[in-house]
Amino acid sequence: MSDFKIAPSILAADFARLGEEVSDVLEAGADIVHFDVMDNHYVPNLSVGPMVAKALRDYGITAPIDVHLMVEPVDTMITEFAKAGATYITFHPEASRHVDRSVGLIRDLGCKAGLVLNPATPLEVIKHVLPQLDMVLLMSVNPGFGGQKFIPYTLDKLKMARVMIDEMGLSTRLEVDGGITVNNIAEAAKAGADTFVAGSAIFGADDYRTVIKAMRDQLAMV
Ligand SMILES: O=C(CO)[C@@H](O)[C@H](O)COP(=O)(O)O
Ligand SMILES: [Fe+2]
Repeated sequence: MSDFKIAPSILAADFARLGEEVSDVLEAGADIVHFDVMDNHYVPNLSVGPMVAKALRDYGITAPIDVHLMVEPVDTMITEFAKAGATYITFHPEASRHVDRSVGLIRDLGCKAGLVLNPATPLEVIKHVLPQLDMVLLMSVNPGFGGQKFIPYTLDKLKMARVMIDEMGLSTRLEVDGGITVNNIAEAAKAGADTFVAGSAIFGADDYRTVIKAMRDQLAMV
């Protein structure tokens, strides 16, 4: 049986009560906290920085924090998020002049490293560095906003990424991010994803436990 992980995106949480929201969603069965960082430069939106990740750690959140950097350049933020308690740090290859060096920096700081590919970015970009990655994150929407519609052609890309990871004999996690709901999570899993980011589908639901259970029920049928 696959080791599926559900990662609610804090972007859709109530920021006025973030500690409580994150704690509630973990208690409701989530595995990983997906922490979206936007700089109004790499993407046309602005969110939160390392001090908010640190505040979650200080609040008592011990679950893995999966920092999705949508910032350019990346290296300063990698250092700051590692200090703030990040578990995974992922970044977009377009946002670093020296991708291998930035990946190495994440690992040297004791975090797990990942690369994020936008829908139109070819998989070829990660090929050589794949053995150094703990996670590959495929965007199924264009980055910058929560609540967008899943782009169907990214399913084929997930399938290709799964083949690439398996053929190299790696245990790299394959995460999908954007527009994931109870209705399409199984399709993404069948295509090869094992880690599922969901923002609006989880935080927008009346009951977090019910929606996470519904997602797990879908995954159990894959
Ligand atoms: O990185 C991003 C958007 O840039 C995502 O993590 C979204 O925040 C996911 O939100 P939903 O599409 O699930 O609402
Ligand atoms: Fe994200």
